[in-house]
Amino acid sequence: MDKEVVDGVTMKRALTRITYEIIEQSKGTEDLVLVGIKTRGIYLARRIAERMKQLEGLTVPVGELDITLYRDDLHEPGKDEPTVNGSDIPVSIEDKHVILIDDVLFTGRTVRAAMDALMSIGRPKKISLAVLVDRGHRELPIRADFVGKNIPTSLHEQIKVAVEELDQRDSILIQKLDQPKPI
Ligand SMILES: O=P(O)(O)OC[C@H]1O[C@H](OP(=O)(O)OP(=O)(O)O)[C@H](O)[C@@H]1O
Ligand SMILES: O=c1cc[nH]c(=O)[nH]1
Repeated sequence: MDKEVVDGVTMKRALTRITYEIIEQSKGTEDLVLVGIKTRGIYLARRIAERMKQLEGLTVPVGELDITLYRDDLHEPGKDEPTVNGSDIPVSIEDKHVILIDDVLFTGRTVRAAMDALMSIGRPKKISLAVLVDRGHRELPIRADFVGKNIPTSLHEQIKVAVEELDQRDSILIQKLDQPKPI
């Protein structure tokens, strides 16, 4: 049974706040490139870009990274590592300020894979991270620069972000797991 912890209005407000924070903290936005991480990070990145346009008339390019969990049988069973399947970034990221955008930050392994992928494409002058939810339990020294909601969780829980584009509504839910999520 999923329990809603953040409703659609509050989620939209959090995205608007992140957008303002990005505008305020990015001295000059002409170098910005937003890169959403599949799946829902892509929709969040597009929304932040749209808000930038509405609020400040800014046009910021948006790219996508496709990262999925890959089970490497050489590793312990149940231990999945994120791997990059592809990217679609419509501009050069050389010397740009790239803001990675994802829905949930958990262990940090997805973000590490995303940073590796960006570095293999070019050399941004800076990489920042924006997430809608930071649920804790980091396994790597990674933190977000822009956070919509900090939601403390146990390993027996899963955060689910619903977005209108895919899920017909905006919402942040917590699902109880029978077993802690293998990470
Ligand atoms: O910090 P981490 O431990 O790497 O976890 C966070 C990642 O997990 C989720 O992706 P998921 O693999 O569930 O794919 P999805 O976004 O396509 O649902 C979420 O969207 C983040 O990308
Ligand atoms: O709780 C979690 C953990 C990883 N990814 C999610 O989307 N939710």
